[in-house]
Amino acid sequence: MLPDLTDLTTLRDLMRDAPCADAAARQAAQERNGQLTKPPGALGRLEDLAIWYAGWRGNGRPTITTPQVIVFAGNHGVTAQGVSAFPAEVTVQMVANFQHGGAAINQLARAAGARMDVHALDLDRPTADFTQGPAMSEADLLAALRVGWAAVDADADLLVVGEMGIGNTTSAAAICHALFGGAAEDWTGRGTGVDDAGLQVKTRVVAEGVARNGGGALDGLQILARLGGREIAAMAGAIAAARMLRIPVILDGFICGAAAACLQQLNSSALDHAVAGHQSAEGAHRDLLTRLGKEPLLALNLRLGEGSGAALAISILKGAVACHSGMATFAEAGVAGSA
Ligand SMILES: Cc1cc2ncn([C@H]3O[C@H](COP(=O)(O)O)[C@@H](O)[C@H]3O)c2cc1C
Ligand SMILES: O=C(O)c1cccnc1
Repeated sequence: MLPDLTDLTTLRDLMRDAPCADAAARQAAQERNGQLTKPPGALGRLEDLAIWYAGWRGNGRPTITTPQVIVFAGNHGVTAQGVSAFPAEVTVQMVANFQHGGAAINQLARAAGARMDVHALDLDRPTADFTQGPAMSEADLLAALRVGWAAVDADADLLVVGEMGIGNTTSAAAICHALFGGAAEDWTGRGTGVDDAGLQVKTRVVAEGVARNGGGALDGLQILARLGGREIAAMAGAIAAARMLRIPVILDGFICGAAAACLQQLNSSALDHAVAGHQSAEGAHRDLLTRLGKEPLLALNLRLGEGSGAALAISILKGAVACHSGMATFAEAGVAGSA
């Protein structure tokens, strides 16, 4: 059962003491892996993935039957600074598209055999422009975290979180800059495709936002409130809830990674139940993945968000677990082992 997320301190405490993978199930999976009808290590990373998944599910021979994709949407006041190639109305319009089944993520979730839910967070109440002050109050942050927290189906056996929010690559860049330092340009990319002049504006906005809000020793949740957005906070809430429920998570692109990084700041092992689905074409995603200690499963030059790259990676994880749990052992198949 998921405890109630009554305040931010509760989340900090829960993440500090987050449940771990089941060592016995992991061990059982490791042993089974060694007996399967293949040369040792021949399934490469699929073997590690299956063992990792088995540990988190507490089952040495698991299946994946009920993956869940959740798309969160939010609007960003910082769009007033001209940081996106698209107008802010696209956020609400794309939510309607998700609801009608017309977006890329609808197709990719269906292709992966996943259920998909959409949560629009206060779209008529954009966050504040973070060059002027904090994007959200702590109360707003908590409300958004709680939406993500409650959105996870306790019966899901795999979770993908995605987002829609025009302007949110600016917010994600500012979060990364605040968390990891470096220069604003290290973290700022073209998002939906801003031109060179747009990229300059965006980089200045990221620098200003962090200068205004990022000072002092802030923790991941304070940074998330000041520079994030409701959909980014909801993603963090869902990733945290999945940890409590021991539901493995596939991370999506740059924005999802920024949400996850805020949890990792609270506890360096907070993302042990997550793998990186892909490496986005947003330039800073590579560095972010390095900071998260995650090697992406795919690199297809996607720069969409919505959970698209992670949804594609569901099939990889399904393949890993299907081999692990469905293959015969050498003894069962009467196949001779190595000489
Ligand atoms: C039609 C359309 C569909 C999208 N689906 C995801 N995004 C992606 O683009 C946005 C981030 O880029 P930026 O920071 O440059 O605004 C987010 O909404 C993200 O999910 C989309 C963007 C558009 C235009
Ligand atoms: O990496 C992402 O998720 C991404 C990149 C560009 C635009 N939207 C999302």
